Amino acid sequence: MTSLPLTPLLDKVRYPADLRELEDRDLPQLAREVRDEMIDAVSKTGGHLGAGLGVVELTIAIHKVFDTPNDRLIFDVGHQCYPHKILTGRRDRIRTLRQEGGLSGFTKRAESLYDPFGAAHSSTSISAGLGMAVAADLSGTDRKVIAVIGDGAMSAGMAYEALNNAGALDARLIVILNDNDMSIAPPTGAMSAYLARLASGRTYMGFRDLGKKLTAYLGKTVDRAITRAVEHARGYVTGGTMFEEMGFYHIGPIDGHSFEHLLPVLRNVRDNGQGPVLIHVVTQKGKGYAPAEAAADKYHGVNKFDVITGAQAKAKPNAPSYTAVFGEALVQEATLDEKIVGITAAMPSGTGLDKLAEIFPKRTFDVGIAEQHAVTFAAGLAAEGFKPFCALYSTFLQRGYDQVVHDVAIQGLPVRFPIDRAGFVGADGPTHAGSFDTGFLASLPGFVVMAAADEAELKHMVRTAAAYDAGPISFRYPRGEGVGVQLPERGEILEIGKGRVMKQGTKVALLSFGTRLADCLLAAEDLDAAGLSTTVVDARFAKPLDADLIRQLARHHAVLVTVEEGAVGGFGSQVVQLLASEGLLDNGLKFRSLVLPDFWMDQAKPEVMYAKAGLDAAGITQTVFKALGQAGVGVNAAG
Ligand SMILES: Cc1ncc(C[n+]2csc(CCOP(=O)(O)OP(=O)(O)O)c2C)c(N)n1
Ligand SMILES: CC(=O)[C@@H](O)[C@H](O)COP(=O)(O)O
Ligand SMILES: [Mg+2]
Repeated sequence: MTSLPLTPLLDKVRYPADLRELEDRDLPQLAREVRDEMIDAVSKTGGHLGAGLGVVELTIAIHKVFDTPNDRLIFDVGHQCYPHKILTGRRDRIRTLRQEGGLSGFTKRAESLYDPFGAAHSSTSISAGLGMAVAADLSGTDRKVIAVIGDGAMSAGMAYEALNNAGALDARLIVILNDNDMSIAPPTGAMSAYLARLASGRTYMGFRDLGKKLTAYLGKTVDRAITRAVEHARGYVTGGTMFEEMGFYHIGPIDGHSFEHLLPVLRNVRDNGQGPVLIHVVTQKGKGYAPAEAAADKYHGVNKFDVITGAQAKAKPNAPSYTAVFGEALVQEATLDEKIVGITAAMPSGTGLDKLAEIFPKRTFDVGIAEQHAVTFAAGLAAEGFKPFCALYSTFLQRGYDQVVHDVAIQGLPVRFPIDRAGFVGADGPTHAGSFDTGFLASLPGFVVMAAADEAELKHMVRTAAAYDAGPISFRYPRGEGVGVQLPERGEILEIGKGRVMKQGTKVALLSFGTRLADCLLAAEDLDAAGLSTTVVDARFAKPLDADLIRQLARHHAVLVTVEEGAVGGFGSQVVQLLASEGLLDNGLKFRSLVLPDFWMDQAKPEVMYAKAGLDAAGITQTVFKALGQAGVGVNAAG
């Protein structure tokens, strides 16, 4: 058994009120103990490590200075909130982070009063904070609202929409820009370069001007400590910055690891001034843990690891991941077709597009956390005859939906959408589950919507998408490993709108869309063994449907079950629409549609989530037995 870190001071702090009892001089020790606690916890659970390590001092300083939870503290994305959880009554459960029944890996309203706003998708904090600041104003309270947003998150359009609005409303909102010069990958874009220039000091004001400016903003009561703090940090209140032009009072950059600098600035901002203020804080991702500080990704997201060496546990994979297969297949196609380009919204390694970037850097675009822009940027490329692969996670594509409709689909532009993380994603929970893409894409006229049943199918779909130029086309695939099928040398071009029969039976038809196919095949074994001869079909397409094949299934089977890892409104809904409109439900066919359940499923191991959703072999088999009014459990259904 490994021993827990020694944390005598932290042991006295359950809530921020306890922290506020400490002397300022105790805080560096508290920070060391919070770091040790967090490193130990994440070494056992895995999770987002680097971002939290970088905000330990900032989190402590905010709770020390502000009256949380009455004052509202919002973390953008929320992946950096582990120190906050440790300090806000959740330390006793910190080793359950991201586990089934445990703490969420993000801020979550249902979990704590100290999480006034839930997050996991980025760049929402300034908007939410502004809403809360205006609400405070309207309610006549003097509650403070603090939004902590990273430099990566600051690349999204929503952040600017909020800054723009806040400046105009002159609301009392405190934005803390946590600038660690990192997103998941190194940040890209002009804004990132601008922040780097600010942090390097080239636009700083002189000390005398600083004094004048602070007095002008904070009033005559301005604490001398604040001017000393920013001076010592080599940071000065900047003049004429973009943030000031937008109506914010801008302080910084200051050293986000120094309590001497953080506390006076926060106290002065708390007690003085009016209107929105932006404090630019410079931090280091992974701070205080050598392996994280040295890692290229600053240990953004890690598996369980050995605290001494930093070595992460890696189970030996049984098959390549879908992401890797996609990345390699895209490189293969791009090598043969120079019109192919790749687009990622700040997720080069997560989407596998880093492979394309290695070989074709000029044809690969990391646009930052900017999914809306990514989609319309791809549309522009497609309008000029290029073949853009706009590779997004299903959950993040949601943010670009109007762009998909208005800028791609209505104009019939051949943008290719590889959709990763389709379905359950395990530890990241409901905010990251890819639930809705089939529904929101298959309802769009002219869209081709595919799902890969295994990694070989994924290769076929990459090639099919590359070859298809008649309009938008998407293909979805899940997080994690493939099923271990033999991969073809190169993908084939699939016939649009044609499914494939995997196994022919006579009584029951299982019509699968995506990687639930493997469980359909297992369920079919059990059903066959129970005397229910079962057909299994891989639909491949939710749009256009293979209408002839579906008609055959409906006419020649007693039970037809659709199976997909997506919410209601997706593949099954397309199928039932076809059946209903052609009267194929009128003759006694028992039709059932298995989809994700109608609740937000918390994090757990994917197998557990499938079972809860009734989307594993057992759930499929049971659905058939129930439809036929029979009871029965098969071998594959037992688990
Ligand atoms: C809309 C959206 N797109 C992509 C992501 C994936 N993502 C999570 S954290 C992150 C990087 C955030 O960088 P930053 O805000 O600077 O925080 P840091 O990790 O550096 O502390 C990205 C791209 C997301 N959560 N939300
Ligand atoms: C916080 C966030 O949005 C990402 O870090 C996400 O957790 C990555 O997920 P994957 O591990 O599936 O790439
Ligand atoms: Mg960052």
